[in-house]
Amino acid sequence: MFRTGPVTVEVPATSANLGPGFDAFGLALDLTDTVTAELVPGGLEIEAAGEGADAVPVDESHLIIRSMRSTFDRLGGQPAGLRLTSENRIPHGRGLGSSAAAIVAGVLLARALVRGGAEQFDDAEVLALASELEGHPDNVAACLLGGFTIAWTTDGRGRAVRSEPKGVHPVLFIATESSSTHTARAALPPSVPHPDAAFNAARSALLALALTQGRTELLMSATEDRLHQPYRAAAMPASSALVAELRRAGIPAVISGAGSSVLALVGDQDQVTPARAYTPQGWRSLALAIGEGAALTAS
Ligand SMILES: Nc1ncnc2c1ncn2[C@@H]1O[C@H](COP(=O)(O)OP(=O)(O)O)[C@@H](O)[C@H]1O
Ligand SMILES: N[C@@H](CCOP(=O)(O)O)C(=O)O
Repeated sequence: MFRTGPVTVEVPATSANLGPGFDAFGLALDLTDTVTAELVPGGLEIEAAGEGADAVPVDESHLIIRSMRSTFDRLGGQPAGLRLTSENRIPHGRGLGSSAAAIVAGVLLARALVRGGAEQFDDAEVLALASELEGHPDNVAACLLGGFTIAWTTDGRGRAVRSEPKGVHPVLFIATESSSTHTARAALPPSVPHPDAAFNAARSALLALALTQGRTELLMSATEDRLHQPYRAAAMPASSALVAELRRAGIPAVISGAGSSVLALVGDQDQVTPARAYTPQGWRSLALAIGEGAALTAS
């Protein structure tokens, strides 16, 4: 049933929400983790290097391993032994989709280690399982498909479409303090006022149009949000202050994912360097290209 491997996958960082598109919008970024898995006669070996390597567990609770286990279960059984190596470049707990990248890596690697895995478990199944493991589909959609994605859930299954953003140059401001997505989700109220829902419905539709048609002059209005950022602001004051400062300067900026990093969608390449001048002390900024979706690079 199994292939020994090794198999390797590149999985991109993602920025979710993009302001108004809470749990729906995602943007893949050209910053990737590289993860390799192979079957061994017995046991579990994990070797991690780079971002978060000292903090991740090296047992069955490791997120990539948990995602591989879930996938093997769907495909008919567990292998005798596993060896995993990862080169992590995506910072953890910074709103850059590191957990989504880990989950997508695990699902794709496990599928590739099963003979006929891709026939039994197609890409729609990968997205549905990865969304279930992550708890929301936006990051995993962008991680799998690349580009700008709109994700939704039907009958409990995550689904998504990809489109090509035009004329935007993402600049990431990576916070020094981490923020757990789980905690940031707990800060959200169970219901929101109807006018706020209407406010976001208009902005999210506008943002999809602005990104796909290259209407960068709409980005300031299109990135406004009342559904998640206001409720999370108190827990990440430095990030909220940076968003406000960038927006005062006319740069469309939002909290990346559940924070704590900030994403600016710069509409003019010449404005990338001036935007990076706003990087707070101790933070770092990266000007990144739009990313491609997860790809098996060796098998
Ligand atoms: N490459 C990885 N290997 C193992 N675990 C990972 C990896 N990337 C992320 N994780 C797990 O996901 C957690 C971060 O998830 P989360 O709080 O959702 O933040 P993020 O915004 O980075 O996705 C890390 O603390 C770690 O437990
Ligand atoms: N829609 C989610 C996105 C979380 O992204 P992450 O990169 O912080 O994991 C949310 O806002 O909770």
